[in-house]
Amino acid sequence: MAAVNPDLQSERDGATFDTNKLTFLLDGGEGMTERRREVEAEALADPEVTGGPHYHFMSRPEQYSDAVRKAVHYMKQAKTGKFDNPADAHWYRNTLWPNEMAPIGLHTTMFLPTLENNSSPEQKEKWAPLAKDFKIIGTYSQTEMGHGTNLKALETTATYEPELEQFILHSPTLSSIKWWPGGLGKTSNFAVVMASMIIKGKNYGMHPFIVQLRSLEDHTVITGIEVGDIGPKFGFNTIDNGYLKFDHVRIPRENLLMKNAVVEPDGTYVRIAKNEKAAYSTMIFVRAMIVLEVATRGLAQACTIAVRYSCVRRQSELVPGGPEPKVLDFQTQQYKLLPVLASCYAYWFSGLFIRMTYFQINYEIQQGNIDLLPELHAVSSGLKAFTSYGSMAGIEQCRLACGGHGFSQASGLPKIYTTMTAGCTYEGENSVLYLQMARYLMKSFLQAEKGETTTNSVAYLSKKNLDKCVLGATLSPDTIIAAYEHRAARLVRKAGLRVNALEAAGKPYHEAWNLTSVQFTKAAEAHCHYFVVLKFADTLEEMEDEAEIHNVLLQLFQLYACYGITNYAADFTEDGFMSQEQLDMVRLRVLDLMADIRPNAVALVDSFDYPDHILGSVLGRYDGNVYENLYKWAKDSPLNKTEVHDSYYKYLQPMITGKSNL
Ligand SMILES: CC(C)(COP(=O)(O)OP(=O)(O)OC[C@H]1O[C@@H](n2cnc3c(N)ncnc32)[C@H](O)[C@@H]1OP(=O)(O)O)[C@@H](O)C(=O)NCCC(=O)NCCSC(=O)CCCC(=O)O
Ligand SMILES: Cc1cc2nc3c(=O)[nH]c(=O)nc-3n(C[C@H](O)[C@H](O)[C@H](O)COP(=O)(O)OP(=O)(O)OC[C@H]3O[C@@H](n4cnc5c(N)ncnc54)[C@H](O)[C@@H]3O)c2cc1C
Repeated sequence: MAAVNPDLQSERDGATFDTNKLTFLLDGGEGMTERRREVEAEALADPEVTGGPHYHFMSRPEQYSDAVRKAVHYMKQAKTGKFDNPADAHWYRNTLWPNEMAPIGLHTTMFLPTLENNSSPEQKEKWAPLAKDFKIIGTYSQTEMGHGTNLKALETTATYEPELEQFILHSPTLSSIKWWPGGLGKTSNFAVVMASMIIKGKNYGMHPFIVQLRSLEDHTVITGIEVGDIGPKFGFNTIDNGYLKFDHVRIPRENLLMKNAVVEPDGTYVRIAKNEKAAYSTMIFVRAMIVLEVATRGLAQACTIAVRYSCVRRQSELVPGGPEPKVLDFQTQQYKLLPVLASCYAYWFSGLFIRMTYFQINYEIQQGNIDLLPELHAVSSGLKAFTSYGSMAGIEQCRLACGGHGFSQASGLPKIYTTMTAGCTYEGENSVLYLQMARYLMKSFLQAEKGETTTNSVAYLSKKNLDKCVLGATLSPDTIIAAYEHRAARLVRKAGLRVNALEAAGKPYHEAWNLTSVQFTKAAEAHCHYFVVLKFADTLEEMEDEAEIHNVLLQLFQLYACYGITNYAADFTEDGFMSQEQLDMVRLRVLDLMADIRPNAVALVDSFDYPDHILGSVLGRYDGNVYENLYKWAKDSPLNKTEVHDSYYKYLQPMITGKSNL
């Protein structure tokens, strides 16, 4: 291994804490880190994982094809049972497809979970083993060309025919063609299809059906079905997001997944689930996972690249006539990167929280207790929107902080960005999800107005909030939380009162809601911001005595919170809650905190513990040997395969010399 660039080494030597110990905290314990490293090391030693063609030098069809090669490698390994622990499988996939979408990604993240959570026991026994053993490969096919958000408007129909005990799947219009599902175009041979169920002329709404799309013998498409790839996208090159059209395709009655609703042979509809949104359960699961696995990890990788590079890159002068400093020593560079790094840690702890909460509440739901479902839906929707948006903006900030080289694919940043930013749209477009959270906030506001106690994430709405901010220079977590509580409570209340006032002035509720939805979106964002601050503070409080790590995390917590206050200063000050003096103090504390954190910046990104293979970045290499590897990267570019490119003979030569050699 090449020697580490002394400019990075000196950063590591100067850190005030043990990066390994922080990694343990982020992974959820030393044992988890060890296991993750074992899985990654095994994958990294396997030429099938690391030895394929260079991602950036392939065409899109080649990228897809190579991803399928890797999928087969993955499935063969999975069949041996070595990934029976879902965490192992997850780490292995992240190494196999670094910031790439696996063509079988939806199979594991949505198809199988839907089969497991939406099937009757008999159906689960039939389908889940087939899917687990990859005897069938499936996707989750819900969105249509005309509708992704409004699920009640899905047009694909599943009409029941009692005589033959069959459903007839049909795409009645152009806009009803299924559009977007990952792995649908070319890879999958099965799908869970969400369709409006019609029995004796009555529409019972969206239900899940398991449908075979392609032959298990030769992959030819089943009669009556048309399926294909939707073409190149902003990113997601390795996955075949697809379209799917049905022409009166018959499937047996038993292919309706019947955990939540049963259709009896004579067509009698029996609803079992207590909540009519039970069919939406897989979306909650994926939203809860996006927070840590998509938003936070994408941002952590971008921070790793930009912070390391900013300690290797030297430019300009800091001391007149002095040597060129590391660019991270410029205060403006710190201002670009360190608040983003702080937000990454903040999201990380919220991500761990919502993942754990999902499993706890889902367990309750599976036992029939659905009391906490609205809370889970609201929090997972809000956090998905808040963290994916913040991460998207943060990754772009990291790219800008890398100057010109940030624009090259060699930085790894465009690939991280395009993969992550899709998370702002899929699994519920972010504004739409904020409005779902807002609905919950409105209900909670009304409860609080009636003097009822609100609980869980909205407990603060029925508390008496402070009128004046007590934040002082020590920036104690309690005073910070109180400030964020006040801001969220005030914005929720203001929006809620406006809805009430518009209604009182004669507007119907839906109109009052639409006229308040910008305010409510900001209130939902403020609520999520509060929640993320709170979870960061909880993590600090629960930490066992690791003083050095506690110190640096406290600084990050304070930076995250203070930066948020300066960015949304009006929200904290306009009602007189926070004084101008306090705001000025917070602004200066941001600068001080950046200076405090600066010596640990590299150690803080090293703690994310990403192998170079996953980062896929010349700029963010662990050894910091950027320039020699940038040069090598350029030399490997396919355009440099020949001294004179073909296009010269085709186009330039005739123009320049007046003759052609072709
Ligand atoms: C926007 C809504 C929520 C609206 O739904 P609706 O039925 O029209 O709702 P409504 O009648 O207005 O009623 C709202 C009510 O339904 C509740 N609700 C909504 N969603 C859920 C849920 N998941 N669990 C539990 N409850 C839920 C809400 O809380 C409301 O309750 P309330 O009436 O206030 O008591 C819904 O249509 C929706 O979720 N749209 C987004 C669609 C989406 O997320 N699609 C994902 C497709 S798969 C994908 O993108 C995979 C990508 C993965 C990858 O590539 O890796
Ligand atoms: C990369 C990628 C992968 C995907 N994978 C899958 C998959 O595997 N399976 C699948 O089924 N789907 C998949 N999708 C589809 C995805 O879930 C939808 O695109 C997403 O839910 C957004 O819906 P839409 O496209 O209808 O957006 P639209 O709803 O058309 O959004 C357009 C604009 O309208 C606004 N808007 C819409 N409704 C409202 C409202 N009620 N209030 C206020 N504003 C509103 C939105 O905020 C947005 O600004 C994928 C999409 C992408 C981009």
